[in-house]
Amino acid sequence: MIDVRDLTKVFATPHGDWLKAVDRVSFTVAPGEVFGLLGPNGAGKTTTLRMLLGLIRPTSGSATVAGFAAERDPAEVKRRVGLVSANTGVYPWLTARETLAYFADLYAVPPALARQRIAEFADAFGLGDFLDRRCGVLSTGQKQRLNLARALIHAPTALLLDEPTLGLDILGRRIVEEFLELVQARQLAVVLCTHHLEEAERLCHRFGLLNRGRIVRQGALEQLRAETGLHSLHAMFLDLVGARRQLPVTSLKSAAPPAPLT
Ligand SMILES: Nc1ncnc2c1ncn2[C@@H]1O[C@H](COP(=O)(O)OP(=O)(O)OP(=O)(O)O)[C@@H](O)[C@H]1O
Repeated sequence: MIDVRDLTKVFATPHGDWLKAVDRVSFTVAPGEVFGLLGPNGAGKTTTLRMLLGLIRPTSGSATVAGFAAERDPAEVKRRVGLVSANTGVYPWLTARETLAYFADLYAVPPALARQRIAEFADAFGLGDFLDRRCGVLSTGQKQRLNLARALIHAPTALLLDEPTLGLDILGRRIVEEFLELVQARQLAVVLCTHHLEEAERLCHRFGLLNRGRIVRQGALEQLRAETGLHSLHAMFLDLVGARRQLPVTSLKSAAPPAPLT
């Protein structure tokens, strides 16, 4: 169970003023539930996840995982949380198998149990073809499969997914979808941050729509549809940020045409 209450983070800016990156955000995620934390760039999604993991301290409010507060018991929280992010790196000189064994060891998983889980994940995530190849030579999709398996190596009860499908082709995205089915069957509480809104509609049970650090709408898709009168998350999003042009038309029109090639 994930429980976030009035979570707030204020950063000092280089100009000497303050930025409220996360502003009294509250939500809960039950075991087996996928909660979509969605918002435009800079809305505060990653900052929320970092506070949930105990990587940065909240200015106020609380975030707990399985009853452990991220601020007070960060080690207990990390033991119970798996993280997959778009920019999770790999150690290029370790093989996929060594990577999983290394992270199992970091989480103090007994070696025999780690070997058992690696064999299980090799099967579940189709790692068999490249389990003994160095990570440096793996494709983006293969690295992501490895990172998905890595996130489960310590049998967490909660998962934080920050843009897990960024840069993946349709097959890679399908693997992430299957991964989510698997973790739901295992009753993990999942927070998913993604800019792929159609994907979010398919995969999440409930949503928090975040803008400028605040959750402006929260609920299941049907509930959000009823509240907004809009059918898709895409339309709700445009409504949320104000569907104005993002680039000034005049500057585009007045730009000089490129010089002809001679
Ligand atoms: N360490 C920091 N110091 C100062 N400002 C920060 C820091 N981390 C994040 N911010 C600011 O907080 C705001 C929220 O950032 P955050 O990364 O949480 O957004 P996001 O919703 O994850 O965006 P994106 O979708 O682009 O990844 C942004 O304005 C960002 O510049």
